[in-house]
Formats: sequence, C-alpha cells, structure tokens
Amino acid sequence: MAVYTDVSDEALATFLAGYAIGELVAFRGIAEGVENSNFQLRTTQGDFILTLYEKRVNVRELPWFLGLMQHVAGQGVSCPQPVADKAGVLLNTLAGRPAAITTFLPGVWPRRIRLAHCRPLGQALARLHAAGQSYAPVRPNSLGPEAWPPLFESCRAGANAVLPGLEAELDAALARIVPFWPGNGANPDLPRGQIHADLFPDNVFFLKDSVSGLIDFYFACTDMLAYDIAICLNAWCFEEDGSFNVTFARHLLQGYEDIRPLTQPERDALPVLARGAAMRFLLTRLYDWINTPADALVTPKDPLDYLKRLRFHLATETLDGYGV
Ligand SMILES: Nc1ncnc2c1ncn2[C@@H]1O[C@H](COP(=O)(O)OP(=O)(O)O)[C@@H](O)[C@H]1O
Ligand SMILES: N[C@@H](CCOP(=O)(O)O)C(=O)O
Repeated sequence: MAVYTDVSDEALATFLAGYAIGELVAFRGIAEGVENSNFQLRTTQGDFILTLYEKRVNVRELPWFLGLMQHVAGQGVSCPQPVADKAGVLLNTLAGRPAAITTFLPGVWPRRIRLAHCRPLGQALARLHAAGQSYAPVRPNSLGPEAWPPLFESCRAGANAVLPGLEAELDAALARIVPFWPGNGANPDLPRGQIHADLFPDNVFFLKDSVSGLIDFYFACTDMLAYDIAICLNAWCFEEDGSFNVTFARHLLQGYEDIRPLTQPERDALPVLARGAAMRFLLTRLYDWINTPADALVTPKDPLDYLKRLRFHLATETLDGYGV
C-alpha cells in the first residue's frame, strides 16, 4: 500500500484552506503505487489527487516534473494537472512532506494487457515525445547507465541471497550493456527529448481501448526517446510465464511509428536499450527487495521478473525478435 505518510484531519484542513477547490467531501488513501503517498480527494468541485512526495523524489526537481505535466497537457496530452493554491503556488508542505494537488484523470489501468492496448499505447508515447520537444528545461536521467554500477554496489552483498549466482550474472550483464550504450564511446547518440521513463501499465489509463491519460511523471527525464520504447517493451510485452509477446511488441512499435517513425540507428539500438531498461528496473527492484523492512506497508516488486526479461534481451540479437 503506498501511503507512507499519515495525514491528520487537522493538518489536511489547514492545508486545504490554502486552496480554492471547494469544501472537502471525502478523503482516502490510495493503496496502489510504490513511490509516493497518494490520496483521493473529493470536494464540492470534484475529484483531485493529493500526492506527498517520498524518498526517491528530489524536492528541487519537483518544479521540473510539474512544469513538464503542465507543458505536455498544453500540447494536448491528457495527464494530471498541478492545481495552484490561492497564492498561485503549486508545491506546498503537508505532514512534513512536499505535497501537491493534481487533477483526477478518468479511466482505469489494464490489469491484463491485451493486444488492443498496444497500438494506442505506442501512439500515446509518441504523442508525449512530440509534446515534450518544446519543453526546454533539461533533467538528466538519474537512473541511467552511469547510475547502475553504484546502485548494484549498494545491493551486491544481498544479491546471491535473492538468487544464487545473481551477483556474477549481473556483473556479466552490466559488462555487456554499459559499454555498448548509445552515446558511450564511439556508439552514436540517438534523438533525445523528454521521456516518461516509467510508462508501466499502472501508469496508463484506458477508457474502453483508448488511452484516456498518462500519470506518474516522477521518473521523467531528458534522455533518448527510444529508451522509453524499450521500457514499454519490457513492461507491456511479456506474458506472465516470462515469454515475450512479439505481436504486442509489433503493435506497440506500429502505434509509435504512426506518429513518429524511428530512425535506423534507433531501430538498431533497440536490443541494447531493452537490455538496459530491464537492468534499470531489476536494480531498483533488487534494492527495494533487500532494503524494504518486513513490516513495511508496501510490498516490494519481484526483481526476478526483470531478470527473466534481461535474459531474454541478452539472448535476442536481431530486430526480428522485437517484431521490427
Ligand atoms: N491523476 C490521477 N487521477 C486518477 N487516479 C490517480 C491519479 N494519480 C494517481 N492515481 C491513482 O493512484 C495510484 C498510484 O499513483 P502513482 O502515481 O502510480 O503512484 P506512485 O508514484 O506511488 O507509484 C494510481 O494507480 C491511480 O489509481
Ligand atoms: N514501475 C516500477 C516501480 C515504480 O512504480 P510506479 O507505481 O511509480 O509505476 C517497477 O515496476 O519496478
């Protein structure tokens, strides 16, 4: 359950007095999510989301995230909109945490991914990339390839207890990914822009089979656009048994290319980008798996789901394997 910080009735009332969003009607913690504490807020003016930003979000970067959400919404992307208080301020403090109110998005995220989701997902991702092109502020990816070795070092000692041999397997995998990363050494860089960087199914809302909105921009950053596709290939195109669904991948890529055709260097880089994306989520999950106390309210996600994906990508050398 992702409510790390309790909010008392008194603190909430004082906080909401600063906003012109009507009278409070209902307030409840949202069980879903991993990173931040989220609450659904109903007032006489409608539904809102209250977010208290927790450990992985750097408060100095919040204006960048909120600014990106405002910017892409202005370009037609459906995403939560930060709501300003009576003084015009987007970010305040509640229960000792940085806090913001955003608009509530209709729709539900798909608990079971179907083929019909994949092309609209690809289109929504490409539209987000197009909308982000005119957002000038830069946020480097703090979970990019230079962050992986130190992140691994911070959990190396616990790796073999999660799976015997995992430590050596990850060392070998990093050596097969980082030197081949686009932009490293002589490898050509790829088109860059603002990417979501966590566009998992729980961050994409659908109404019927149409995307109704994208949420959770707090890993967004300025990076290679094709890396966002690689993240989606990992998050959307694997079956529960760990097998890769190449038809899902083909539809996702077709959807993306309906809006923005990939360059040949981007296509060629998909295998290494997919390996890197699997590594990134494997490492943050491994860190959380090892460091989350047994009595914590949140259930850490299984890092080994991403080891299966990583193994698939390391064994897949050709674009055929990705439906390209
Ligand atoms: N703007 C929104 N509109 C509607 N529901 C939302 C909105 N933002 C968050 N939620 C709900 O809160 C849940 C957790 O949000 P999320 O941003 O993914 O949290 P976290 O950053 O902690 O992972 C979502 O799955 C959704 O149910
Ligand atoms: N998508 C990440 C975890 C981040 O959770 P989110 O609820 O913020 O999407 C993962 O699956 O490891």
